[in-house]
Amino acid sequence: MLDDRLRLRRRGAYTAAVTTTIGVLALQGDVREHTRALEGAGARVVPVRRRAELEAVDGLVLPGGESTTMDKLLRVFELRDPLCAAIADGLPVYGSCAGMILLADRITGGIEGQQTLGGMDVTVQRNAFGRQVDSFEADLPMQGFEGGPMRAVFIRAPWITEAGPGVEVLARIPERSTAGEGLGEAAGKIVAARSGRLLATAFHPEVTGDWRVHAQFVREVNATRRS
Ligand SMILES: NC(=O)CC[C@H](N)C(=O)O
Repeated sequence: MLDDRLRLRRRGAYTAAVTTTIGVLALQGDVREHTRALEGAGARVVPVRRRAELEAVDGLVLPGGESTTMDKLLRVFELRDPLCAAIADGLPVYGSCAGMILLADRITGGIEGQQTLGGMDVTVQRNAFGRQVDSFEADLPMQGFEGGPMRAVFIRAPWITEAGPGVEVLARIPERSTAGEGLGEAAGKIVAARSGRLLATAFHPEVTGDWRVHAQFVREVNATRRS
C-alpha cells in the first residue's frame, strides 16, 4: 500500500489527486499578485484565459484591475458564458475589487453597456469612495477571520450598497483610515461579503503579504472538492 502511494507520488499522480488547482482569470489585472498569494496559501495555481483552462480548475480568482476591460475581454475570449454557467453550477469564486464588481448581480456607476457575470445578490457602486479618498488603507476587523484586523488596501474601490438576504457581510469600512483620515460617508459601507461559494472583497489582500483571505478561499475550495 505504502509502496503504491510512493510510486504514485513519484509520478505526481498522488499529489495531483490531493492538490487543489485554483485558476486566476488572466485577461487583465493583478494576476501575478493573486498567484503569489494563492501559492503562499498552499494552492497550485494556473492562469485562465480559455474555456478548457476554466473547466480544469477547482476554484477561480477574479483579480483586481479594471472591470470594464475585463468585461470586454471576457466576451472577446468567449469566457463570459462558460464562466456564468460555472458560477451557476457552484464553482467557488473569489473576486477582489474589479473581481467583486464582476460577481455582483447589479452595478451602479458602470460605463455604458457594462455587464457583470453576477451570482452574488448585491448592488455594487463602482469607484465609490470619490476622489478625496481614492486610495487608502484601513484596518478592518473581518468576520470569521482570526488573527486581528486585516490591513486592507483600497484602490479606486467599489462598495456594496445593497445586499440580499442570502449574503453574509464580512466587513464594513471603519470610521478612519490607518493614516487617520476620516472616511465620512464611506464608514459602515460593506466591503467584504460571502454568498454560497462566492467570496468578494472591495480591497486587495493580494498586495499586503497577509494571505488569510486566500488561505480561507483555498480551504473552502478544498472542502467543496471533497464533498
Ligand atoms: N483596483 C481595482 O480593481 C479598481 C476597480 C476599478 N475601479 C473598476 O471599476 O473596475
